[in-house]
Amino acid sequence: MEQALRVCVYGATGYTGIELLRYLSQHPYVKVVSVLSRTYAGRYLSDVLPSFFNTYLSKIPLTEEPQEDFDLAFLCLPHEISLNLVPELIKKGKKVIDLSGAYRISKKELYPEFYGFEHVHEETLKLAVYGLPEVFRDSIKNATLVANPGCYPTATLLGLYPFLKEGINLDRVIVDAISGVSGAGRKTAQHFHYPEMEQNIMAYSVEKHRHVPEMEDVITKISGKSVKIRFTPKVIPASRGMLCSLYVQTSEKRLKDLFEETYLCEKFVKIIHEPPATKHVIGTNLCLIYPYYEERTQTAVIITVIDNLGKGASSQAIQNMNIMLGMDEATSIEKPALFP
Ligand SMILES: NC(=O)C1=CN([C@@H]2O[C@H](COP(=O)(O)OP(=O)(O)OC[C@H]3O[C@@H](n4cnc5c(N)ncnc54)[C@H](OP(=O)(O)O)[C@@H]3O)[C@@H](O)[C@H]2O)C=CC1
Ligand SMILES: CC(=O)N[C@@H](CCC(=O)OP(=O)(O)O)C(=O)O
Repeated sequence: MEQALRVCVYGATGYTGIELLRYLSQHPYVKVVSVLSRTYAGRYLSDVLPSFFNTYLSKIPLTEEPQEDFDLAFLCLPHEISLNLVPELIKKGKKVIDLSGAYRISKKELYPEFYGFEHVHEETLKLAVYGLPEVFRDSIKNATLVANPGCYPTATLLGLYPFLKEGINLDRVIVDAISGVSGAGRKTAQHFHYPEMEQNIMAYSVEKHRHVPEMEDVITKISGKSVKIRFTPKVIPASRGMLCSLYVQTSEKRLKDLFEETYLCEKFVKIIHEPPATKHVIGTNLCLIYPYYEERTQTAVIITVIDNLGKGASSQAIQNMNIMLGMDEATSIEKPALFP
């Protein structure tokens, strides 16, 4: 690449923004020109986040508005803020990767129930490409707007894709999921406060979660069929990491071959032969999948692990950017985990 791609990061000091900057700071073809924050505007990045002292971004000022022109924006913002900002940026000719959920579901009528707002930008919603590279790589190449998937949907859809690709019927899937606390973002809530969260395991949003329509919508896009997802999320006292157990009633027994074949050429989705652990994916763009068929109950048990801030958010966003710009999609995100 002759000229660096100029990038602006909105919501730069939230958890996904920080993780995004960690990867971008090492990206050979990208120049981060603006990092936006209302709370820390006027300060240098490394004064707010000393973890950036040893990068070229150390003395970049945090500002409320972009300071320089840019080619592509990452939005690490609340859904309702992305909702209105995305069309403004697209009108100005920018490419956008939105990490929020504002453009992930194609049916606008689902937004009031699951997001609490009317989706008032139907034309922009039609432009959005769902940013799960292993499934939608070809559409991502030409996208102006990528709706980066949610963390639970990433871990679930990658575990179901081998069945969907082969047209194997799945009427109903049970998804039992565990997330680290950073999945809830940097803002505090009483139940995530240390004395309540430490030594605790909490189920939440058992009756309704906005990731259910996201998963069901994408499954229909892939397979043309409708599948019901029974989803139960839980949060544990770990900073990051996500483990999803998927249960599928099926007579398809050749799971290992099916999964190996589906992901043979993928750099970031790997099939493993021992039950997975989140420690092997923290700080990476990896999704590890352990497929197992239990004869006794005729159940396919698929266990997936990702870093909610990695493949579940920021490194996946960079994978999408690399694809949009025709670069090697692994550029800057091919790191091993921080282990142990
Ligand atoms: N955490 C995760 O694991 C994942 C998160 N996501 C999604 O990514 C997005 C960002 O999440 P995350 O980084 O965790 O969230 P955080 O709460 O950590 O950060 C959000 C950032 O947005 C900025 N912000 C908040 N309110 C406003 C506002 N009204 N106007 C402008 N900026 C605002 C804040 O910065 P400031 O106030 O300084 O401007 C804040 O730093 C969300 O939509 C989330 O749903 C997606 C996948 C996984
Ligand atoms: C532990 C926790 O609270 N996790 C978040 C999911 C984070 C995510 O993927 O985010 P979005 O779909 O909001 O972008 C939640 O369940 O709401």
